[in-house]
Amino acid sequence: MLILTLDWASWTFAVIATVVALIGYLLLLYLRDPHRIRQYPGPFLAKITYAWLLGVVITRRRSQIIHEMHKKYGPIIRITPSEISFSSPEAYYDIHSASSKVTKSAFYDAFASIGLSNVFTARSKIEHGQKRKLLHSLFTAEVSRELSGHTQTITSRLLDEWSTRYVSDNECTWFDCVPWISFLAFDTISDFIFGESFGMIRASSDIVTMPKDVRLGTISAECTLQKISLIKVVSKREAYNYFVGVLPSWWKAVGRRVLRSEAQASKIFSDFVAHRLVQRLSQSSTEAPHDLVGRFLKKSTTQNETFPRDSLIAELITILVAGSDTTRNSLIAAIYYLAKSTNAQRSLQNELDAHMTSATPAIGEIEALPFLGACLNETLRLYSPVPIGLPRTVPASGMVISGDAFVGGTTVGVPIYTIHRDESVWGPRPEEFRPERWLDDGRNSKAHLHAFKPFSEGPASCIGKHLALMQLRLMIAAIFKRFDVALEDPTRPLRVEDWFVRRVTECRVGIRPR
Ligand code: HEM
Repeated sequence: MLILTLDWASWTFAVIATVVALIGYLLLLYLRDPHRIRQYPGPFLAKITYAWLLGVVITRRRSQIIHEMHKKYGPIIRITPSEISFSSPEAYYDIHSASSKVTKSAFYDAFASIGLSNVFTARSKIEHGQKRKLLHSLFTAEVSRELSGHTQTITSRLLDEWSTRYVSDNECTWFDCVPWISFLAFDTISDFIFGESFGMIRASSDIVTMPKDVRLGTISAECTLQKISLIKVVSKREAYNYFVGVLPSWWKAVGRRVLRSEAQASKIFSDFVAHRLVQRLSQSSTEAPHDLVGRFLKKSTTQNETFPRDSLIAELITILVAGSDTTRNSLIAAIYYLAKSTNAQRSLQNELDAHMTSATPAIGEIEALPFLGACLNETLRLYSPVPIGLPRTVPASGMVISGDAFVGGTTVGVPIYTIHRDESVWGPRPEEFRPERWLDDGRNSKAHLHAFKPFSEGPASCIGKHLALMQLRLMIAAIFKRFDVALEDPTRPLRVEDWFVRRVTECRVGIRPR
């Protein structure tokens, strides 16, 4: 009632008073400096409010902007009132090495699915270690090698589809390879997890069917079905998690309310995974299972361990996203860089021709090829699929990073995008795609590896690294052995959006059989 009766002058006064009080509160926080990081430079807004980083996230250019900030302000900068960003490989080591006592920050809470933590979101070192131990044997280099035949088959299916649709005797047919590589990545991860691809390449679509009402896997035969665009759902879920993750804790509830449609996507995706797991569990086979679910159950039975189904769903949700978003964007980036650099493409093809006995690569033929390895490393360096400073919390006892002491509770991170462009390591033109930098008679290789962290490092580094490297090697070799690839417009930069995983939005190419 009072609000309705206020006149114009009173309104103006109320607004000004609120703004002044807010600024005063922010300045007070800045001066109180509970994390004792006031001396570090950075944009002024970032020192007093989380809004600066939020604004940066909204531009979808976070990696580039933070990289520019490091160039402007130096190697240690403040990006929120409680978060410090470092740009040196030494800081990366201090934060992520096995002996470091940091824990994952509250950012990761947003990624928990169905209210349960998983290996990616577990913040306590003990809980994370337990989850990691449970999954470890399912992601070894040997397992990845054993599964390489499945990646081969699914990749060949994609290339057959491309041959039928886009190879003609006349003009080059330009097409956007982003949806196709996405189908490839999702079919491959589905085969890896559930023993069967989603069938996206065959259907040339990401539309999948699932029950409308899934209560964590308890579905009835007569339930109503719905069709969803899985890739859209996953993208929305990722946007939601990332955005809510960046918000300070007292704003997360507001973020969840504002991003309702994204939150709904997150729920649909969890239901979809639960449904697929139920379908998978209903199949019995006498053969040794090749998929993650089968191998996991076999391991649990052998070791007489029980694992709640909901916890398994929580792990699968993360693995499905972590194992598809990263590889698909890395592969699209590799296609783009190699299509743009015709010399690199030619050198790669010469190497493949000399070592491959058929059009379909076998992992044993290609896994040690130096130029292929160099192209893959250079792609992971330049593209940096997971680009941000992975946020970690300094333990209560405090710690020293890059020679400076930080108090408990401070959030710290080293942007992978930035260390992958450190001129003192990579030379004067780090933005150039130059696979040769990995071959230069090992001169810089130690320094390079010190500053090369696409899969992160330490106890929470990527569990899927071997799998991803196997898949990417096979996929790149298969594509470039079979086709010459060109860009429709070589002058156009790769279109990328920054989320937790950098996302390519378009990459138009043409192919010609070799
Ligand atoms: C090019 C491909 C990939 C890249 C660049 C990549 C990168 C990363 C990075 C940087 C992290 C650390 C994230 C953090 O600390 O916040 C990570 C963690 C993780 N990745 Fe990957 N990844 C890739 C592929 C995969 C694949 C294929 C899988 C599984 C099928 C996978 C599963 C995971 C999981 C489960 C974690 C969490 C590990 C933990 O916290 O212990 N990733 N990945």
